[in-house]
This record gives sequence, C-alpha cells and structure tokens, in this order.
Amino acid sequence: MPENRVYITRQVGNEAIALLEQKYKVEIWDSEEPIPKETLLTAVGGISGLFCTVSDIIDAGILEAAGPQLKVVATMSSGWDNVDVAECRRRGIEVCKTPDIAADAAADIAVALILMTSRNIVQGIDAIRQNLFHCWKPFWLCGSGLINKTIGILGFGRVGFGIARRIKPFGVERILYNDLEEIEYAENCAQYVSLDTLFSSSDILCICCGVNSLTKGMVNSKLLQRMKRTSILINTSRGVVVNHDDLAEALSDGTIAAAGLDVTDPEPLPVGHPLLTQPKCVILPHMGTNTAETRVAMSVNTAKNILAVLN
Ligand SMILES: O=C(O)C(=O)CO
Repeated sequence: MPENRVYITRQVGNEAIALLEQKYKVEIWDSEEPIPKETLLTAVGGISGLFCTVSDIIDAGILEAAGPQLKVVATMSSGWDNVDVAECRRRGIEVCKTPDIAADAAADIAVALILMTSRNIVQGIDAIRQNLFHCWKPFWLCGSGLINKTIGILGFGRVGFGIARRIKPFGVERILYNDLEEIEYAENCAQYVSLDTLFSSSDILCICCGVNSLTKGMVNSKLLQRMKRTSILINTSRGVVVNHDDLAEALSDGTIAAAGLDVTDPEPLPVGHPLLTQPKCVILPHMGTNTAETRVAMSVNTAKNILAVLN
C-alpha cells in the first residue's frame, strides 16, 4: 500500500510537524510566505492530507490536482472560508478547523481595537512619534469612555461571547447581540435584538460572525446609516462581511465616528485605498490570533485533526 503523504503549506512550527511525522511522510513549503498557486498545484499530487492556513485558497482546482486519495483538508484557522467546503464534501473530503483555541486571542484583539478607537490611542502614539506633544491640554485627543455605553455584537459565537465577558467589567450599560437565533448561553450577559436594533442602538458594534451567504457584504451603507454618528465599528471576523467602499464613505461623511479593523477585503488593502489614510480608521494586519501560545496550539490542533481523520 502506498505511504500516506501530508503536505503543509507553510512553516507551522516543529511540534505539529513532529506529530505528523510519527505516522506519515510530511512535505512542507518551508517559508513564512504563502506557497505560489502553481507550486501548490504540483505539490499536492497524491497526498492524503493537506495542512493549510487561512491565507491559502483551497479550491476545486487544488482538490482535483491532489487526486481522489485526498481525505482531509485541515486549516489552521477558526474560519474555513478559505476552503471550498462544499466541494470537499462533494468529494468526500473531511474539512477541519481550530475554532475553540483561537477565540480568546481574537476576543482580546477586539477589546484592543475598541480601546484604540474609542480613546484615540493611535493618534496619541503618532503625536509622540511626530514630536507634537508639548504639554498636557484639557481637550486634546479626547475620546469617549466605555462606562454606560451599549456594546453590540454581531455573531454571538465563541469570540462574541469572549468579547462580552471581557467588556462587561468596563462598566458598559448593555450588551446586545444578533445572530441567526437567540442563544441560550448568552442569557446572563447579552440581550438578543433585531439586526436593525443592533445597528441603531450600539455605541460600539463588534462584528465577529462567520462568513456565509447571509453575512457576506452584509454591513453596507444601508446598515451603516442606521448607526449613531458617534458610534464605532469593529471587525475581527472577515473583511468580506463589510463593504469597504461603503465604510470609507461612512467614515469620511461622518455617518459613524470610527472603525477598527483586524481584517480587510482584500488583505492587504491596495495602496491608495481610502481606508489606509482615513484617520478615523485603525487597521491591523489580521493579528487576532497572534499570540505565540495560540498559534502553537492552532498548529498542533490542525496536525491532530489530520491524524484523527487519517487514522
Ligand atoms: O483563525 C482564523 O480564522 C484567522 O483568521 C487567523 O487566525
């Protein structure tokens, strides 16, 4: 019987590789940079397991190039929108992801973005770097506090729940959420409201839903116009949930006060994109899960997912 081969699309740490090597022949694109599509198409030929990351697009072409013996695509991410899951299912290929492990780190980064945008932290850092801080001034760079505010959460999964738990002790008045349906475990910390109420009532609105046909492009000018002019939009989900042209317009015409984005569409935004120079917009380079502990755990979990399927 031919040996099972596993292909890893990036440097993902020795622990995960060692786990897989105990049982399978492992090949790696040994780089921090993504594997070129053409190289991946050749590399996957004949493999049984594919270990990929959030920035690798695993489409029907890659699955076809791998061949019918491919049994598992395991993505080192909490979302699997980078994988054509429907096509995998059609071909009988298991798809695995790592949602539990990444949620705390992602919730942390949402809170960081909330504080950065509401308290003008980036402007403060810029002022220091540009030597613009000459003395304390009563109203310079004044932001807005969290006390008595209403926090909205779109998508009350693990990350949404994590944000609610973290933000409550800041003294917020209400935490509202919207999801496909009311969620039992949300009961004690957040209140279910309609999408319309979520957008119109929140002082800070955090997007942490998954990507699907309902949420793709969901946050557009129509919803942004429902928001308060003083409100802040935070996105730690996926860039595609927000229409970026509409967001750029909403920030420049004062429809909303600020935005904090850990994710954009595309990533990175092209040079010259209006959001890159919009002072009311803080953009991070998709750092939601980037604690060393989380990334190692995600990588090891991805390896275990492959082992679980192939075994
Ligand atoms: O886990 C994910 O889904 C990410 O976006 C990257 O960690």
